[in-house]
Amino acid sequence: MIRNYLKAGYPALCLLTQEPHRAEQVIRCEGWRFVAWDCVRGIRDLEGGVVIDDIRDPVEAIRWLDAAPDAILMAHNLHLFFEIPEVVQAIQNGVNRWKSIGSALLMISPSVRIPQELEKFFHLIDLPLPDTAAMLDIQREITGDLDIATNETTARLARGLTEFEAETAFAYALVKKGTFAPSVISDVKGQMIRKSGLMQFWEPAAIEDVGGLSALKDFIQRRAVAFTENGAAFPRPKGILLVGIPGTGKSLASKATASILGWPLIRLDLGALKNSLVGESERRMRQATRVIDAFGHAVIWMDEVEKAFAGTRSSGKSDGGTTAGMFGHFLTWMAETTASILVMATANDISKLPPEFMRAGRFDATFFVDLPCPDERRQIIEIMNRKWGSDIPLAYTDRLNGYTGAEIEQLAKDSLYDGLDDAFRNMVPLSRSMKEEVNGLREWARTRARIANTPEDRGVQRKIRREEVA
Ligand SMILES: Nc1ncnc2c1ncn2[C@@H]1O[C@H](COP(=O)(O)OP(=O)(O)OP(=O)(O)O)[C@@H](O)[C@H]1O
Repeated sequence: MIRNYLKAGYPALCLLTQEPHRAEQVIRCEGWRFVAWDCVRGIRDLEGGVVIDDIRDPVEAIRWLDAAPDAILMAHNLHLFFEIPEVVQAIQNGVNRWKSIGSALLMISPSVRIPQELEKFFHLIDLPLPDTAAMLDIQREITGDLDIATNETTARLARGLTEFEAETAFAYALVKKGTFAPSVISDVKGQMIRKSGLMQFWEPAAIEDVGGLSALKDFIQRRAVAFTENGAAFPRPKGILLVGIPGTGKSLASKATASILGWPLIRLDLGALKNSLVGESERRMRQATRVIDAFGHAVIWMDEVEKAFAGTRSSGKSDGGTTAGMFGHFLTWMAETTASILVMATANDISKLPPEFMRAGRFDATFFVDLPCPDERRQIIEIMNRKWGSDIPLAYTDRLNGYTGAEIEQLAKDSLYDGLDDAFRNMVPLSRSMKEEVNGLREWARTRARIANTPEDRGVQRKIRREEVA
């Protein structure tokens, strides 16, 4: 992968990775001399690992490259020296020279922290995590001469782990089970995802627990073909944006999408990302997308995206680059990833979403999740009675016009304490308490979004709602 960049003559590259040792092993390619520098060992030849120049000073190391044709200097942790003006200057002075002699500076860094003065010279590349074949190699290395078979299922399952994490997980599986048991790897992966602080495995919702929303369900079911063996001719769906008032089942539908596709569900916690420092949030977002890529397939669920992405410049509330960086990376990744992913993003307030997010082609569809129609309310009542053991009669379908799924659920719960009549009397639905907002959102959706709800009775439903909400 690095070869194309070197052939194209990029003189300064930044390889983002948490695995500097693996980077040294996998990044080499024919046609260049690869050397590595760090501030403790100086400059080493990667063939044989001998120190060829005892240069510890970063400025001297950078200048070493000026006189080294066809050399790639892999500089470890150079970003830690960017506070020194001479380091920045040496790179600025060197880039044209390196380009002319076919050399390049290849920074190995866990984070994107390039000073403004150098931004335009550096090109960022992610070091992909080990693939299935590499995972099998790791298994072979661990077993050595022992008579233990490698396990391809486990190797595939381990994708998303770094080499170090995979080694540890495989060794742990051997100690615990005597084989490369897939269950151990699943546990380790779950922990790893949680440890990242950004993502969590989430239990997919059963499709039977989602009342109505059949237009959305159909849409997803029809697109699922693109992810099958016969799906090569179809453009791969990338994501669906669900907009609507709170409690209408946007999150629930996102969770059920994982059941429809039979994929793991990963929740990406954008709030946790936002609190990071400038540069740090982009690094963590890159790390998250790299792990997702390595999973191969997953539904990525992101709640209330408008809150998370409301700091980009175009939203008028810039936070100095924190959000813009992670947002930009996320959108690029979404467009370019070759993994089978479907992003399910939910939003209550679309006016806060940056326009880049909404532009055509970004999401395969924007769905408006409206208040449930009579048929949907009937289904939701049945679901809630089953779930909570309540006894809301189906005759309540009409009385619950204007109530969201979440409100019908609350009614089911309250009725167990207060009796159905009292519980109903005490409940004020959002469509009444926030009438203007609900109407505004509907107005917005009329021309800009598809309707996620079950189409049955829509004419009637619209009429009733206008009367009630107007
Ligand atoms: N269509 C539905 N079918 C079944 N249950 C529903 C439906 N809509 C809402 N619910 C119930 O209400 C709960 C809350 O809904 P959910 O969190 O999915 O709404 P939301 O639209 O994502 O709300 P928010 O915008 O506040 O995140 C669900 O967990 C579910 O129990």
